[in-house]
Amino acid sequence: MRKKMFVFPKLTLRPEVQEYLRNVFTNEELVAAVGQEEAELRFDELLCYLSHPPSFTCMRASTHLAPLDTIRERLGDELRQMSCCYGGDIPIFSHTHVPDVLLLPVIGPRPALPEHPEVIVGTQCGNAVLRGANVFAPGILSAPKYMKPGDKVSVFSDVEGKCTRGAKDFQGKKVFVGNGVAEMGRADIFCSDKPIKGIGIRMVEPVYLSPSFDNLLPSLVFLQNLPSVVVGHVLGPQPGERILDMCAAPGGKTSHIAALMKGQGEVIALDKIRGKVERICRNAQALQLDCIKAYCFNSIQSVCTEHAQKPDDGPPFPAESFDRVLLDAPCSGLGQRPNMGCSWSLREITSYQPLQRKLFHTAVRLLKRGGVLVYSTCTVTLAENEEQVAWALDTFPCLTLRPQEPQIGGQGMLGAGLSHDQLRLLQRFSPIRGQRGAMSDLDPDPATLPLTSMAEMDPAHLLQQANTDTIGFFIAKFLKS
Ligand SMILES: C[S@@+](CC[C@H](N)C(=O)[O-])C[C@H]1O[C@@H](n2cnc3c(N)ncnc32)[C@H](O)[C@@H]1O
Repeated sequence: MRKKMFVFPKLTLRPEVQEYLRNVFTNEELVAAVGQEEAELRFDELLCYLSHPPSFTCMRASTHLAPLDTIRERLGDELRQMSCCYGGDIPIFSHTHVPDVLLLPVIGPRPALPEHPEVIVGTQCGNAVLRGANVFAPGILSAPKYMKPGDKVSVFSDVEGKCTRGAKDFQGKKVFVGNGVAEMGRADIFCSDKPIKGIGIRMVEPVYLSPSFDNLLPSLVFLQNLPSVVVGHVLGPQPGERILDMCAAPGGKTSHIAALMKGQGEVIALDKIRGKVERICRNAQALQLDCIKAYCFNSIQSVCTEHAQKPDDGPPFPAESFDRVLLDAPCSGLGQRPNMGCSWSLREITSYQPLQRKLFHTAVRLLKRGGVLVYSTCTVTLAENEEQVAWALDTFPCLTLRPQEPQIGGQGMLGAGLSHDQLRLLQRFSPIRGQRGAMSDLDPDPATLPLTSMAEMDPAHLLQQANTDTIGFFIAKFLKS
């Protein structure tokens, strides 16, 4: 029996952010319940988990287009063609509580060693490599002086964002993410007049092995973290309803909502960034969902004033005109994995609470009485999660918390003055011990097991791992009376 292996340093934060978060995770209410030492341990462990990828890759299957088993078979066929580097068929698991999810194990950490000249990539690019991607040329910051196509290279992630583009070597803090083969030369990457695109390094020996999902069955599977898929089900959209997704790009949850409605009804997707709205439209098209209407609009201003003239059926909208509203809020994103370094200041990290509250006000106004509002974030702070729930219940007497289905994550975290009954109605995904159903130290970690033994493992056990070793995420569901 093995413990989760941590091979990367834990998530690096600015000292003031680290201190802020430590205080959040050792708050008085929590310490009174679990003790100072346990609270400190959990916080430390959280920072370790955050710098490593989750043990499963989650895909949402387009069950509005084909049965799950058919999609699973098609995916299996595609993966078999890539499986030479896996040393066996990659098992694909379904999820007993989420009917449109397929899970693939991430294999690692593997004993790869940096034996070749170094290529340095940006943090985002390094994170993508750890989730199965190849290195796309724009992500390359530094390459060996005479690098040419076909050269073997060792890829490192610039975790503190200090490497300058075009550097010939780099002495700053870097983390090895795997070995690969260059598909472009140094000059193609750094001396081109045109914007560069395409694969710069093809990964052949990544530290964490996961298939590259680039263009893999684009209408049948959508790469989406498990908690994000859970959000769509918790919202519970019904065919024929009118639903608002206030912060929608790139449209992962929008398209899920439309799929659950079987294309019947109306899903309005708003995002304030035009280029991102185009991505919502592209995703809707790829997934063959035509009940989605996407608009570039600031959601804070998306309620009509009484006499406002409306040119079409787009925003702003009359009050109480939606059956359900999803507020998947812009947030500090500290639950994202893997994440080895975050250079944000404390001011940036704490800037989201007021913005989320403004969006929340609009969400409540636009929701019909009897309608459902789901609030979610991909971060781990109290300020953006449980504190927002406490504030919302105080500010809007018409709102009550409702149970969530499915309930896969742990309950809400202590520290915002919510009662135990209220905390039980929340869903906090957090890969730390002490969360309900979280991994015990004695459980084998699927990521370190060979594929053959994984296929033979108890499915319930694997499911438990998949449910707990996720990104950090938070969901609250309200009913408006
Ligand atoms: C967490 S992401 C949404 C992810 C999306 N729900 C999905 O599942 O694919 C938050 C989004 O909110 C958008 N956003 C931030 N402030 C906004 C505002 N005032 N109005 C509309 N969109 C906003 C951002 O551009 C960003 O795309």
